[in-house]
Amino acid sequence: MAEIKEYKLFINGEWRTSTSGETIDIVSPSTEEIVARIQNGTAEEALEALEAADKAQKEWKKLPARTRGEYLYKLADEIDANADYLAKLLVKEQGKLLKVARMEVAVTGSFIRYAAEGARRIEGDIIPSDNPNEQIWIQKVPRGVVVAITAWNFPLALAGRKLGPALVAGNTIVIKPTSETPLATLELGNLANKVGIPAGVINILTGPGRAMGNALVESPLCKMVTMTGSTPVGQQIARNAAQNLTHVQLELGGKAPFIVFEDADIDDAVDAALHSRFDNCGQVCTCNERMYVHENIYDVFMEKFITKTKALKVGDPMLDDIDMGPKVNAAELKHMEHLVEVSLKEGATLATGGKRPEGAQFEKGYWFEPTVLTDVTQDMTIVHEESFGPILPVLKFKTFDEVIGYANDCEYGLAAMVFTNDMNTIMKCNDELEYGEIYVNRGHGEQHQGFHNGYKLSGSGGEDGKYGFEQYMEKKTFYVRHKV
Ligand SMILES: NC(=O)C1=CN([C@@H]2O[C@H](COP(=O)(O)OP(=O)(O)OC[C@H]3O[C@@H](n4cnc5c(N)ncnc54)[C@H](OP(=O)(O)O)[C@@H]3O)[C@@H](O)[C@H]2O)C=CC1
Ligand SMILES: O=C(O)[C@@H](O)[C@@H]1OC[C@H](O)[C@H]1O
Repeated sequence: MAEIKEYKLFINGEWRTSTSGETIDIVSPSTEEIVARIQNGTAEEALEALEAADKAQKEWKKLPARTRGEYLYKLADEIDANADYLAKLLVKEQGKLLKVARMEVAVTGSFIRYAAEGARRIEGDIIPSDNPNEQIWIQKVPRGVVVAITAWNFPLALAGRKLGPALVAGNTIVIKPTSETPLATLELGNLANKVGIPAGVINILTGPGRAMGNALVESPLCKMVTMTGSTPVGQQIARNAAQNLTHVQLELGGKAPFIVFEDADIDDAVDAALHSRFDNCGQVCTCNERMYVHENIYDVFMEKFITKTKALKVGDPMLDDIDMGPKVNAAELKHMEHLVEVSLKEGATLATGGKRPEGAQFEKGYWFEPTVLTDVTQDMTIVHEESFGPILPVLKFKTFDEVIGYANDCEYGLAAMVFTNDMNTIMKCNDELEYGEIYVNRGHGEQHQGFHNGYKLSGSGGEDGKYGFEQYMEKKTFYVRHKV
């Protein structure tokens, strides 16, 4: 039995055992073995963390932004220096492929460095007044204490994506990682201390989202909530934050359409569709959740696509020749089985996959085969309910208007992917698709300098880039009149 590491709460630069006396087991999705234990923190400890962050913020905001940035560059360097350990921890807690975990660790440092680069780009305005001898100054100022709540699919990257801009802007932060995959995020506490980030600037709490999350979000000390996760929880957070009119930034669920027009480069589209669905076991918010293929190329496209799907290797995420690991937990696996069952009942055909893989190595763990459903109609559950897993429904279409109608027939509006070589079609898609992030002739995958922004029930506020950074600051306007 591997060693079970006990993690604590990270409050005001110190590791603390919760007064609750309760712990939560962290289970490996590959083996179902307990790999660590975390604290089941209390509402009182949430308040202590907020108070520590509030106290620290008074001094943190006085530092030049560039100095704050220098601390973050050092933190990013420490993340890189511990990449192997952090990556293996991500595999242990989330079941993602080691090669993907290594990318996640690299992306975490990259998110933080990108934010630090913004330290000398915090710009305000000086505007002439209508009044004589008067100027209008608009200054960007930090909000105060930021509460960051993260999901389990890229837990470390999501933490870096939020703490970077929050701290550069002069805020302090209380991070509440998901109880599913908190370990790599908790390690940031050690690295923060190592690089000398002042106590209280970064705090990391664990405990069930409802109890701990509510306590953090409902406090008047919390001046902003940035959350990545499901739409229902995001809506609950927005309701809880409303009592103090706290600024909320939400990155939520998605149901990305992947549209292959008749003139698409078929081989490119097949590869993009495959990776955009099955990478990270389909657990990416911008994943190809439903695919629409023009009827004239459907047979050729699907023959190639199914062949490549069947060739995907499911297995131990630590091995380099594996294409897909397990789902993160038993509930998610059950959700996969439920979606397949419902789809078949509603008339879909199982083209491949649809169940736990066979073999002794799959008896333990939350394994599910790469699954493709055909003979799917727009009214089916699988076309509208996010799977967030390796299940892909495929539909045919005839006309542009038909497929745009299908694509927009959705309560989500995060990402969409489009394959065509016709510029007119591209421009019409950009005009008519109701999505915050559209990928043309490539699969999903944001960049830091872009803007990760969900429409409809996919979120509010958006993050990344200059528009995401702006969310972490308030504006203060001065009307300055001088004597003649
Ligand atoms: N738009 C995007 O960028 C992304 C969106 N997602 C979406 O997230 C979902 C999967 O992630 P998952 O972690 O299961 O999402 P959840 O919504 O279940 O949880 C997200 C976070 O919210 C916390 N939480 C739960 N209830 C509350 C509450 N009442 N108040 C405050 N915090 C709370 C959870 O803590 P705990 O786990 O401890 O309960 C967790 O840290 C999918 O729907 C996916 O689409 C995922 C990644 C990226
Ligand atoms: O949140 C997601 O699922 C994506 O935004 C994912 O998170 C961090 C990675 O950089 C993104 O691909």
